[in-house]
Amino acid sequence: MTADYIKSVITTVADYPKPGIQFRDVTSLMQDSKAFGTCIDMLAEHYRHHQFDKIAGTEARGFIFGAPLAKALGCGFIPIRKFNKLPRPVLRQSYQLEYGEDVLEIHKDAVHSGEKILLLDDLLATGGTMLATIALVRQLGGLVEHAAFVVNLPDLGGADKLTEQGITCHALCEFEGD
Ligand SMILES: O=P(O)(O)OC[C@H]1O[C@H](OP(=O)(O)OP(=O)(O)O)[C@H](O)[C@@H]1O
Ligand SMILES: Nc1ncnc2[nH]cnc12
Repeated sequence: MTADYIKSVITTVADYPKPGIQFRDVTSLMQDSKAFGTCIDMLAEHYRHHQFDKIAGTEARGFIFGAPLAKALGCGFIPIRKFNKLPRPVLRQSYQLEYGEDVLEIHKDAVHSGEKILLLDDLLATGGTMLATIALVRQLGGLVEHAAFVVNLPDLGGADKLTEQGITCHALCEFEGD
């Protein structure tokens, strides 16, 4: 199975959630047992020779891809959640994205100083979500050098912003200029 197949099972929804946005909906990929499993296998293969202590996945779809990848790589999993969803003491970071703004939180005891953390989300657009996630993990002393995605939207510039932060990005497919 190739990146082209993964791309072909992602549905594009025009004007969602706001006029002018081409929403790349990965739920159609998740429904395809072959494509979903292959995404996890491809990501696991890519990071096979790396050593991570934990994967940090961002709510909501970062949980769906991040948890099975953590199992495959033998790592722990950290849920980075939206505002007021975590029950114990948190760090909080607000951020902008393609169609609005939001707040992310992490449990203060989720990362121990010096731990190597792989960041994971379904999609990279402006990079706002991932930059907020990086800020949270780094404030707790986590070492962050890699971020993985199923989809990158290069026109929105997120990958460039992550590169400026010293992050190497890996995405299984891209939607460009359409
Ligand atoms: O690179 P960015 O511009 O920050 O955009 C990427 C984020 O946008 C989507 O989530 P969304 O904020 O729609 O939240 P949801 O997962 O709760 O639906 C996607 O799952 C990423 O997390
Ligand atoms: N165009 C898009 N499609 C899906 N998720 C997104 N998050 C930010 N922009 C997005």
